[in-house]
Amino acid sequence: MIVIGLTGSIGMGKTTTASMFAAEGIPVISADDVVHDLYEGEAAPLVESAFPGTTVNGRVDRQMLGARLLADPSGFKRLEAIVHPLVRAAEQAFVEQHRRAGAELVLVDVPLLFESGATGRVDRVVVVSCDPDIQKERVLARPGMTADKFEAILARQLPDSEKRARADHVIDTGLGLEAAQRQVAELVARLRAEAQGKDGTDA
Ligand SMILES: CC(C)(COP(=O)(O)OP(=O)(O)OC[C@H]1O[C@@H](n2cnc3c(N)ncnc32)[C@H](O)[C@@H]1O)[C@@H](O)C(=O)NCCC(=O)NCCS
Ligand SMILES: Nc1ncnc2c1ncn2[C@@H]1O[C@H](COP(=O)(O)OP(=O)(O)OP(=O)(O)O)[C@@H](O)[C@H]1O
Repeated sequence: MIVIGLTGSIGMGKTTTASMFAAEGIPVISADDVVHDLYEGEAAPLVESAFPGTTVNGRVDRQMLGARLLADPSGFKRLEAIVHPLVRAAEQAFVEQHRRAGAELVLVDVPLLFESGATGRVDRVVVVSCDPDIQKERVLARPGMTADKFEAILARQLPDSEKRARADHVIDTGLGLEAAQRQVAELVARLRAEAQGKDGTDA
């Protein structure tokens, strides 16, 4: 089985591209979704004790937590120390479940794949990328997003140029949905063939 790690800076198109892999029949797990689920339960008491007042009825209020981090970005480190081990455990369980089920390919969508040292847990790194002006336009179009927030998040991420340089494959999301879909389909076909060869050799 080949474990694909999908990453890219904010607004580059991870979620959209991950769903294209899912549409090709590949099991997909998203670290952002795992975080959001954890905030609905398991992680809420831990976040409340580290960032008092950021949970409501036992759930993390992401807007409040985001505002707290914008005011004091040093908090990211503490938050990541709480969240990342839980995300890693969920991701590993997902990968093992599909390995046992005989999947050829699985995809983990991790925004901080490089930054959190997660590249060692995947076999291939796929980076989504586009022109920075398109990225900025996409992100600023989101409700509640400001230029300050965007800059604060970007500052915590490895620059796009470095991500591209370290990628095994780059998907250009600046050419429209159909073009991205074609790139995904081609890559999936190649990796499937490789996974079949690899499993054959392993057996
Ligand atoms: C700051 C929070 C509360 C904002 O929540 P919100 O719903 O507004 O954003 P969401 O979670 O959907 O993230 C949107 C994007 O922001 C970027 N981002 C999120 N967390 C981080 C981080 N710690 N460092 C850098 N970029 C980040 C990613 O590109 C992500 O895709 C939330 O992102 C969070 O709790 N982050 C810490 C956990 C984390 O590191 N998540 C990344 C995946 S493991
Ligand atoms: N190939 C594409 N062609 C056109 N638009 C795209 C493409 N990929 C993504 N987009 C658009 O870009 C925006 C951001 O995409 P998406 O939410 O997938 O990014 P993301 O990397 O997951 O963002 P974040 O880091 O905030 O989680 C969305 O409005 C989406 O529709």
